[in-house]
Order: sequence, then structure tokens, then C-alpha cells
Amino acid sequence: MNQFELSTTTSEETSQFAARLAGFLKPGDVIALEGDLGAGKTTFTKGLAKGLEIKKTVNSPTFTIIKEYRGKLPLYHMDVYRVADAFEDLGFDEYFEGNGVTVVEWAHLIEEQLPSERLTIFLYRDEGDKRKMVLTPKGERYEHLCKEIFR
Ligand SMILES: Nc1ncnc2c1ncn2[C@@H]1O[C@H](COP(=O)(O)OP(=O)(O)OP(=O)(O)O)[C@@H](O)[C@H]1O
Repeated sequence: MNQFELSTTTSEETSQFAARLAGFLKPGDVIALEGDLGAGKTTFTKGLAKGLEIKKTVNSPTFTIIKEYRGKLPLYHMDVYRVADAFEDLGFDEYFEGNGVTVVEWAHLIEEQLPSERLTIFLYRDEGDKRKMVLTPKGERYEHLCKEIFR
């Protein structure tokens, strides 16, 4: 399995990388975003939103489950932690077929319901402000996308 890694030393750098990644995304793309508390998931998603030309402020979706933002492409930002068991029953899987880009936090809890093709991104805290990002593409489209980004 191909993996792509990078380290950032400031939140701006994480945000800028996400904004650049946004430029490669298409309707229906799914990003599974994982990382401990304070790893930078919200920072990353804010950067992605900037890259999608979303004007509204992106906040953590923990209490709202899902938030939709309008931009160059819509962004569906979801935290499935509290709905994992009922994910399909609640119809949340329909977002994956939508015209936007879906960012799923705690995605491993709905592994079975995730599209087989997706981009998984793990954020790890390192010393101080350093963060490691590990991107794992599943499927040809995302492999190609990662190769383009890391070229
Ligand atoms: N290199 C970095 N990349 C991302 N964030 C960084 C970095 N360095 C410092 N930070 C800071 O770490 C914090 C990350 O918080 P953020 O809310 O993005 O994390 P999170 O993974 O969404 O956490 P939570 O699960 O608690 O919502 C922010 O205060 C951010 O400014």
C-alpha cells in the first residue's frame, strides 16, 4: 500500500497543504481524517475549506454531526463518533454520492460504510508544533492524486 508523508511545523503550514490539496479535489471525493485531540483535524479542514473558496468559518462538527458549507465545491464535514452505529439508518452515507467533498472524522468507526475508494489522512502530534501527516490513498484516483501532490 502506498503511503505519502509530510511534516509541518506550524498550523499555517498544515492549513496551506490542505488548501493546495483542495485544488485537486472533485465532486464525490471522500477524505477520512484521523488524529488525536489537538492533532490538527480542524486546522486541516479549515485550510481545505479555504482552498474550496468557502467563506464561512469552519468549526469542529463534534456536536452537530454534520455541517455543510457552500464553496467552489460544497464541503460536507462530519464527525461520526456519536452516530457510527446508525450511520446508514440515518442516511448519512448519501453524502458520499453528493456533489461535494466529504471530510469524515472518526472514519474508522464506519469502515464498512465508507466508499472503497477514498483518501485516508492521519495527523500525528510530534514535539511542540510539529505534526506528521500520513496520506493513504485507496483506489487509482486517489493514488494518482497523491502522486500529483507530492510530485
Ligand atoms: N503544525 C501544526 N498543524 C496543525 N495544527 C497545529 C500545528 N502546530 C500547532 N497547531 C495547533 O494545534 C491545534 C490543533 O487543533 P485542532 O482543533 O485543529 O485539532 P483537532 O484535531 O481538530 O482537535 P479536536 O479533536 O480536539 O477537535 C491548534 O491550536 C493549532 O493552532
